[in-house]
Amino acid sequence: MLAIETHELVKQYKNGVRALDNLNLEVNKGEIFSLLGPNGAGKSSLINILTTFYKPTSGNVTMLGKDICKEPAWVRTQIACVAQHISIDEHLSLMENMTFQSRLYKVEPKVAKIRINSLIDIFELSRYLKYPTASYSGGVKRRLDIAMNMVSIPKILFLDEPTVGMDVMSRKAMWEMLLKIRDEYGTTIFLTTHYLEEADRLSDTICIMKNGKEVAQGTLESLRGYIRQNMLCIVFPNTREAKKYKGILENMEFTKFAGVRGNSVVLGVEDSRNSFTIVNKWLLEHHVAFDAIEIVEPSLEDVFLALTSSEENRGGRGL
Ligand SMILES: Nc1ncnc2c1ncn2[C@@H]1O[C@H](COP(=O)(O)OP(=O)(O)OP(=O)(O)O)[C@@H](O)[C@H]1O
Repeated sequence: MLAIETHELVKQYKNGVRALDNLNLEVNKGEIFSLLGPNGAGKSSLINILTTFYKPTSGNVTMLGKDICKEPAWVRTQIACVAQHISIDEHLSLMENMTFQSRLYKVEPKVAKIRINSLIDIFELSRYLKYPTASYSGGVKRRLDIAMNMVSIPKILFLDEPTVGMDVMSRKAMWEMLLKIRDEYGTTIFLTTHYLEEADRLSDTICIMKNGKEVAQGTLESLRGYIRQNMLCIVFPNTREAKKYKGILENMEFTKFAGVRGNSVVLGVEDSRNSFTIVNKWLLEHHVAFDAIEIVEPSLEDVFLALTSSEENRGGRGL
């Protein structure tokens, strides 16, 4: 059974903005589903509908087999949502926060105790038990927030940018914790992120949105198929040089899209072998210092760029 299914979902605000425009998506039970999209794509509008804060203008949403507009109260008993704004009570200790949450959801005290200990373990929180919650770093507060929301063992956990503002180590630790939540509790995790590496590392399914529509949905492997050819990667001595030559390479006849990644310029091209020869010749003729040129497999970032950077590419057309 699907965890979430939307059919021709529309959200039009009173000011006329159509934030969701006939959106169709399917989230499988027990998977990590990542929603990607540029600012204004409609991600928050969608989460607000799925968590029953907003009503859709038209279309259907089925969650765990039920229509969320007909049974919003039931839906709320099956889900938990961790917003970007941290919701722990800093006047309470870690244990008090967890226990309070378990009482709110009427979890039987003996069951709650076992769950809380297991969550403290998964989220590696035991070493913080003796410190006041107000003294925790942002990353630890976020971990506690998610652990608290797991006390009711929701069937679906919504996470709005779960690692925003975290350092690299904390972000990687959070990824491990979310994978454990999926594997040990079978929880469906629906998250939004702007970090493509996060979606790449965590997701069973990725959906890329633009202008309120899904432009691609599937596994990372299947999304790579949206760019039906390999790409060119030209490595320069530094980022400044890469940025300088991106503009020129971007305007070459065969280039469909271009991006700078570190010291490199990555080009989506019509025919990677032919373009390789032309770009290599051009760089040599113009005495451009570059370290390497190679044909590479598209990454999630390349797919994202290709699908969201230009109007013509909407809906995968023109790729
Ligand atoms: N309450 C609202 N009233 C009117 N327009 C809104 C409202 N909320 C969002 N919008 C508009 O709807 C569109 C989609 O916004 P939304 O916040 O859903 O996108 P998003 O993908 O979450 O963006 P971001 O990544 O910046 O958070 C935007 O044009 C936004 O200005």
